[in-house]
Amino acid sequence: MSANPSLTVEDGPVTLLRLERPDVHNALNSDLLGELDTAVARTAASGTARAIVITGSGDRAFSAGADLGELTGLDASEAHARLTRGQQVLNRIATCPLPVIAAVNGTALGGGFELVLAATFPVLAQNAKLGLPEAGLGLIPGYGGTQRLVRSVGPQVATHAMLTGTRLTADRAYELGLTPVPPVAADEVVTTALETARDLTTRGPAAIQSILSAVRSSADAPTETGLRLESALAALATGSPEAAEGIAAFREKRTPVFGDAAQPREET
Ligand SMILES: CCCCCCCCCCCCC/C=C/C(=O)SCCNC(=O)CCNC(=O)[C@H](O)C(C)(C)COP(=O)(O)OP(=O)(O)OC[C@H]1O[C@@H](n2cnc3c(N)ncnc32)[C@H](O)[C@@H]1OP(=O)(O)O
Repeated sequence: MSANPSLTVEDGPVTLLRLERPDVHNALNSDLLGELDTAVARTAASGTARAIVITGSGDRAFSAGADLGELTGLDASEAHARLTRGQQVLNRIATCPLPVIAAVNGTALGGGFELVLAATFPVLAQNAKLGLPEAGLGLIPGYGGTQRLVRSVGPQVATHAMLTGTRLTADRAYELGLTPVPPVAADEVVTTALETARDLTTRGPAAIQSILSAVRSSADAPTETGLRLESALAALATGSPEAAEGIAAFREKRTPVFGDAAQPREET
């Protein structure tokens, strides 16, 4: 871990990860992405954490995207290697067996918006602005934005956003279905995200993991394939001790007590 961490981690059943580069609007440099990768991997494998919240430090930006200082002087092969590494970090978030909620405390541009798109879902501060301005820099989104934004809002809106660099307001993002909850006051975004995450920890951990897995597989697989995976996972859940406890608790009119977080299965 570097002497001056770019990421702080507050461990717990809901683990809070905070991007700590406020002087540059939490721009994502190699160190920060590496620390984020390590923290998500460790938390997912902890067996005790049940959800992750990611937010930015400061009250202006969630993240201003890739650190532009790292983009100069790269030859194509070095850029490709780094891009691939950056994509791998966001893919770890996108395939995490735990729910990952982005508490978007302000501007999320470029790789910062791509980080939001890699999360399970975001909670947006009212002042949040989301955009992919790369084309204006002669770049293109390189951390999954061309794929994930299209799947979230459809090709027309996504393409327009990437070609024009439009900054979506939080209300517009909510209209587009980029967030399941209405935007909240900036000073409530982390609290709201933590409360939402804590609610998820009261639900069956294996069931949560199976839902995440089934939904993610639906993004690329034919419906028939997704339905087969769903029925297999649903059958597993139905016969699980978790379901036995959940149904028993319902019948006995008490709060279910689910075991430790499900051990993450290796994503196939
Ligand atoms: C393990 C993986 C390693 C990967 C290594 C990377 C190599 C390959 C990467 C390829 C990545 C492809 C995918 C992603 C691409 C991108 O994300 S490109 C960047 C997109 N983002 C932007 O264009 C936003 C740029 N910033 C702004 O528009 C504005 O700063 C702002 C966010 C709207 C805020 O404006 P304002 O309040 O006026 O503040 P500023 O004065 O502009 O900024 C304050 C200081 O912060 C610095 N800064 C801001 N953004 C960045 C940034 N993205 N990178 C680096 N530094 C940034 C800004 O320069 C100011 O610094 P000082 O002048 O020194 O104060």
